[in-house]
Parts: sequence; C-alpha cells; structure tokens
Amino acid sequence: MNTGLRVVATTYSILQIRGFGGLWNLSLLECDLFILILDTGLQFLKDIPKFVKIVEVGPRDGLQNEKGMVPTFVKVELIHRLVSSGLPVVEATSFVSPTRVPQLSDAAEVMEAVRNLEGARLPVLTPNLKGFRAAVVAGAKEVAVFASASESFSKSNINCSIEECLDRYRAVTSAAKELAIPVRGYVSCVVGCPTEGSIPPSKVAYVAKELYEMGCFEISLGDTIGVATPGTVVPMLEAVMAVVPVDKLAVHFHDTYGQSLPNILVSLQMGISTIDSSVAGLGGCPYAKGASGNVATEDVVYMLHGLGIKTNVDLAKVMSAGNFISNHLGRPSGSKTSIAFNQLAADASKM
Ligand SMILES: CC(C)(COP(=O)([O-])OP(=O)([O-])OC[C@H]1O[C@@H](n2cnc3c(N)ncnc32)[C@H](O)[C@@H]1OP(=O)([O-])[O-])[C@@H](O)C(=O)NCCC(=O)NCCSC(=O)C[C@@](C)(O)CC(=O)[O-]
Repeated sequence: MNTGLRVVATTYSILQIRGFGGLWNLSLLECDLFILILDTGLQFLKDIPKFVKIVEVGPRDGLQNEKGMVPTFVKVELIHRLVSSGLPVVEATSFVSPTRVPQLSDAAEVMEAVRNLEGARLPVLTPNLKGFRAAVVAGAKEVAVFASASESFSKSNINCSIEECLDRYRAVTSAAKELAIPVRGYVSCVVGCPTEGSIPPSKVAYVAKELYEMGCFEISLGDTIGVATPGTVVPMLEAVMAVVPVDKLAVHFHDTYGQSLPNILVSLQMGISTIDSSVAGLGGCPYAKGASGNVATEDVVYMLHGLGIKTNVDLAKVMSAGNFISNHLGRPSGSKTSIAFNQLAADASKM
C-alpha cells in the first residue's frame, strides 16, 4: 500500500514524518507500529475491534492458586488499584467451598469491603445457589458461573457432570434474573483437558450455547491449561461463533506455552472484543495440574494499544498494581511488559 508517507528527519528517539496533510513527530516505538500498521498490516488488521473490554481476573483466578494466604486487606487494596487504572471489570473473588479453595475463604469480607466501589463492575464466581445467595448477601451485583467442556474436569473442579452443572446453573440464572443480577458464563478446557487431552470444538459449542440460552450475558472461553495455539483456537471459535453471537464471547487464555498473545491476536481478527487477563500474569487453577498463570494484563494492554485499539486502561497504573501484588508475593511480575519498563526505570535511575 502506498501511503505517501515521507521520512523528513530523525533524531536519537524521534522520527519526523510528513503525510496525511501534516508533519508528525513520532517516538521510534510509535513509528515502528504506525508504519507496520499502515504499510503492511492494514490488510490483516483492518477488521479488528476499535475498542476492547478487558476483564481483569487477577484477584480471583490470579490469587486462587496461591499457597500462602494473602491477607484480605491486600486483596482489597489490589482491587482498588485495578479499578483506579480504568479496568471496566475486575473479578473480585469466589463464593466456593472454602475447603476446596482456602485462599478465597474471605470472599464475603472482600466483597463487603469493595461493594460500594465505583468505576468498575466487580463480578464474583458462584458454583451453585448456595454461593449465589452468599454473594448477594455480601453485596455482589454481578456473578459468574463456570462449566467445562471436559467431563473429567467438571468432575474434579466442581464435583458433578456437565449436565448436572448446567442444571445447577439454570437454578442460579433463574434466581439471578429475579434480582436483575447479570450472570457471566465460563467454559473451561475449550481446547485441551489435563486428563482427556484434546477437546472437540463441538463440545465447547454445546456448553457455550446452553449457558447462553439459560441467560448468561457473556460466555468466556477458557484455555484452562494454556495448551491452545492459533491453530486450535480458530476451529474452536468458528464452532462457538456458529451458535453464540461473537459480541457475546470473551477469550480467557493461560500462558503455559507462551501462546496467549498470538491466540488473542487471532481472536481479535475473528471479531472477539472481550479479553480476560490477570495482572502480573498471576493465576492457575487448583484443579488443573500444570496450568500456569493467565496472560498478563499489562502485556495485553501493551499489545492492544500498539494495535491502536482503545481500552480506557492506564498501563502505568496497571503496572503499579502488578508491582504491588508481586512485591507482596515476593516474586517478580509475570508480565514481560512490566519487567521491561521496570528495567528501563532502574537503568534510568542509575544515569
Ligand atoms: C462446587 C462445589 C461447592 C461442590 O461441592 P461438593 O464437594 O460437591 O460438595 P457439596 O455440594 O456436598 O458441599 C460440600 C461442602 O461445601 C459446602 N458448600 C457447597 N457449596 C458452597 C459454596 N458455594 N460456598 C461455600 N460452601 C459451599 C457445603 O455446605 C458442604 O459443607 P459441609 O456441610 O461439609 O460443611 C465445590 O466443588 C467447589 O467449591 N468447587 C470450586 C472449585 C473452584 O473454585 N475451582 C476454581 C475456579 S474454576 C477456574 O478457575 C476456571 C476458570 C473459571 O478460571 C476458567 C478457565 O481458566 O478455564
């Protein structure tokens, strides 16, 4: 494509470009991306969404697998920081059995502390009516139910078959409807299961359709053990998009094999505009052996902004939230973007 762009001058860090009726000063990074998008990328990127909603799952999916108990006040502070970064949805905690997920046994205290926080929706996981009722009492205004496309994962995660869990969730969605509480639906193991191996796209489509038809406003497709590649994501999304509208779908990738960003890119190209991610790449499921953290929110925001996609999220503030929780956990952030910026800042402070 001939854009008519001309490089006018360069300095160490700024490139001056004439084109589109003006003279533009771009940092080298902006320039690289700008030229990539304009000159080579347009044909591949022209249909990607202009705005992406990021669903932050760090306080729930991120922390649920942490061995050491994270104090309630740290969880509450993390939620505050994430909300103040502009994230529109921050999944706060889970109302599940405390013996199954001890880390989130303070769900009611966390919810009570953040229930009046403004600026973001704060959904919580509820595996049954008991959890739903407890969540409502604690002040939850949105909940999520979680099913699986794998029979064995359903059994190990929530101790029932896929059909039994769909029945439970019909009870939850109908109770939620009476209270006008929106319900999100998850489908786990959308590509692979720790015990069953590959999962056929038709099974994922079946569970997604059932959740959608019972009233879930959005279906999040979870690659629970992080085995997906763009090669397996495309047929899975094609099958699901045949039965659930694409604007009602979200993708939820764990980064076990480092495939999350390419998987997200291909999902964007297929029209997905809601992405789940976890600050500092925290995460893992206690019932999915080998599952690593979710894709890091910082890395997703960096990529989306680089693609020119709006998120309304302040990257610096998310990185600060990521540093806060990583410092608390006593280990480096799982976000490459955060590590790179922290290194730049450390180098700059030595100069
Ligand atoms: C589903 C159950 C509750 C079934 O629990 P169960 O083991 O079948 O037993 P039950 O229903 O007979 O209940 C056993 C005990 O739990 C209590 N109980 C029952 N329900 C609740 C509740 N809601 N909240 C608090 N307590 C509850 C119940 O009252 C009883 O207490 P007891 O009489 O022994 O004192 C259990 O298996 C459970 O809590 N599982 C949750 C597992 C979990 O949280 N997994 C991680 C989240 S899923 C995930 O991470 C994947 C996702 C969403 O991120 C997407 C992806 O990456 O794929």
